[in-house]
Amino acid sequence: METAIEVRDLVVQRGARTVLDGFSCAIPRGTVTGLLGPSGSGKTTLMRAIVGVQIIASGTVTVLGHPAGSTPLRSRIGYLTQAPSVYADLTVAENARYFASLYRLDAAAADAAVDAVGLTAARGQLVANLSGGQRSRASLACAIVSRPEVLILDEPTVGQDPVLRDELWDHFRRLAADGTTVLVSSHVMDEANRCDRLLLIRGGALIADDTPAAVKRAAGTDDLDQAFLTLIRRQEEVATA
Ligand SMILES: Nc1ncnc2c1ncn2[C@@H]1O[C@H](COP(=O)(O)OP(=O)(O)OP(=O)(O)O)[C@@H](O)[C@H]1O
Repeated sequence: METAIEVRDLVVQRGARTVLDGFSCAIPRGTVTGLLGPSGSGKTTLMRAIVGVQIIASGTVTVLGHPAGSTPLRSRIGYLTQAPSVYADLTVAENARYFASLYRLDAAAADAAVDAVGLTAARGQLVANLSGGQRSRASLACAIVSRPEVLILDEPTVGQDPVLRDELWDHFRRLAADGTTVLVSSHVMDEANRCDRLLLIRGGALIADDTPAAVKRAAGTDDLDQAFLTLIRRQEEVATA
């Protein structure tokens, strides 16, 4: 399978901390890859490096054959941050249309993105008046409006109810089926089960890089929550041995 994102020996320092210390992974094109790990383990930092907005100390990050952050990637990569990145004084539709216009796309493309994130009924509402979950979906609409080939989503389903979460995941799966490479961070294990592959990261190191089934098999359990705990404890034992 073709590689969309390749990270080699990545070292990132933030403040006095080495957050990623020689991190490597390869993410296949047209898949949904879940990025999982405890809070503070380096997930957002890795995503920022892939998008090209993180200063790196050493190593390489290559996206669709180009160095991360380079000009040819600008319209080919979408990024949803944890903080909503929409204009509060514009409506949902106006935000989506503004982002569409940056890519010379028309209103129909913007409206399709709004529909895809389940905000059709709220399209005329000011973002300032939306709930937290709706605001996050408005940001997601803006991230997907240009139909990027690589989509980096930092906890896109936080604050969403189970029905909406399910619909968003259906949408991610459809995007991947159409060839989009989706990297999504999450703390929710039933979401992890819907990924093609999982990257488990802890303390800036890669603990597992495999399919959900193989991760469970390696840990000797059918439960992904339990599998991650087992793999994390194994890593702790190795580290303290
Ligand atoms: N701007 C910053 N300056 C200094 N250190 C930072 C900065 N941002 C993050 N860090 C540190 O980098 C480490 C990794 O943070 P990161 O945000 O990548 O973790 P994460 O796995 O995404 O966490 P979460 O699941 O809570 O979002 C943490 O120890 C954090 O304190």
